[in-house]
Amino acid sequence: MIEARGLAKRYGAKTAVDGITFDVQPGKVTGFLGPNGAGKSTTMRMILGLDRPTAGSVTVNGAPYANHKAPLREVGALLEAKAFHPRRTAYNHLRALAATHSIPKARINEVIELTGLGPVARKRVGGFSMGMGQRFGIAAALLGNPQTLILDEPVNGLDPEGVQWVRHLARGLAAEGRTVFISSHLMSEMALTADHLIVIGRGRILADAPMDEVLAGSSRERTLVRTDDAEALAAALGSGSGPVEVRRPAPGRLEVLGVSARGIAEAALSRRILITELTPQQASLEDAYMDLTRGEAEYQSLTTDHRETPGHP
Ligand SMILES: Nc1ncnc2c1ncn2[C@@H]1O[C@H](COP(=O)(O)OP(=O)(O)OP(=O)(O)O)[C@@H](O)[C@H]1O
Repeated sequence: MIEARGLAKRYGAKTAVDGITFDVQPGKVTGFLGPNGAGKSTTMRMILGLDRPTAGSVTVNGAPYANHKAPLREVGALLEAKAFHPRRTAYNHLRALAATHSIPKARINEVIELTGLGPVARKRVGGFSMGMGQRFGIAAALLGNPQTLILDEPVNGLDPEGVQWVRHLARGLAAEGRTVFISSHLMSEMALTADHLIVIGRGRILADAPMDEVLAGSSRERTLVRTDDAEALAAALGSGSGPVEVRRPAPGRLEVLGVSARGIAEAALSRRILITELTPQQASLEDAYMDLTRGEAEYQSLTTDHRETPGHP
């Protein structure tokens, strides 16, 4: 269990984390999402005692990280910035880590087996591919058989088999009653892995809810429309009441949010506008995330409303 209360971090004039309060519950995979620069890594670093909060507090399994006598047995972490000696072998690294916590040698072999590192365990980590490096980082995180796992972008650089492996691993650890806290930018993967989501933007919490609720929150229906008169249809829909949004991904095409397909057809019929395609879209985590974080990104591209639509060249 991770408990953050009014947790804040400022770097000079920059507020990276702005007084956030949340719990990460055991027995679940909790996804930690947010645009670049939202404060995810800073939050994870504070949980692990690597950054000192400017205000507030955070505990893991009931105590601040630094107060745990054997922290590797409490919390296992994979962080983006790794500090491994490149000339040491994976096995020797794990052995050195294990020695600091009186972890038996048998456990080293267990985590090597579990993470599929067997063939490279005696090789220097400096020569590892990105995927092997991730597997090695996860092996180190699991070494102390900790109750809580914190994984910052664990699927970064992994091939599809590796991505699936991390998903099964995370779900298996949660099923054993452990606390699993994972950050990722891969929405489709997060949708399959997490039970609960915490979404932050500019250092503040935008959502803290079960996956189902976050998906339901994006219940604004989304429909792709092709028409000979996009201009007129957009104007007709825009004049309706409610949270309607009409995007213009390409000439002759509209992406309509907040109106049913029938509502769009009726609006078109009443104005004698020809529709050549009307395709309702399934709510995805990516849609829900985009809705939640719109305007929250620190670095925004100018083309966010021009997303490619599969099957529509
Ligand atoms: N050591 C530092 N000194 C100054 N500013 C920092 C420092 N570390 C982070 N920041 C700033 O704090 C903000 C939050 O950064 P953080 O790395 O926590 O975001 P993030 O959500 O992990 O982003 P990403 O998805 O890009 O990894 C950013 O604006 C970043 O530039």
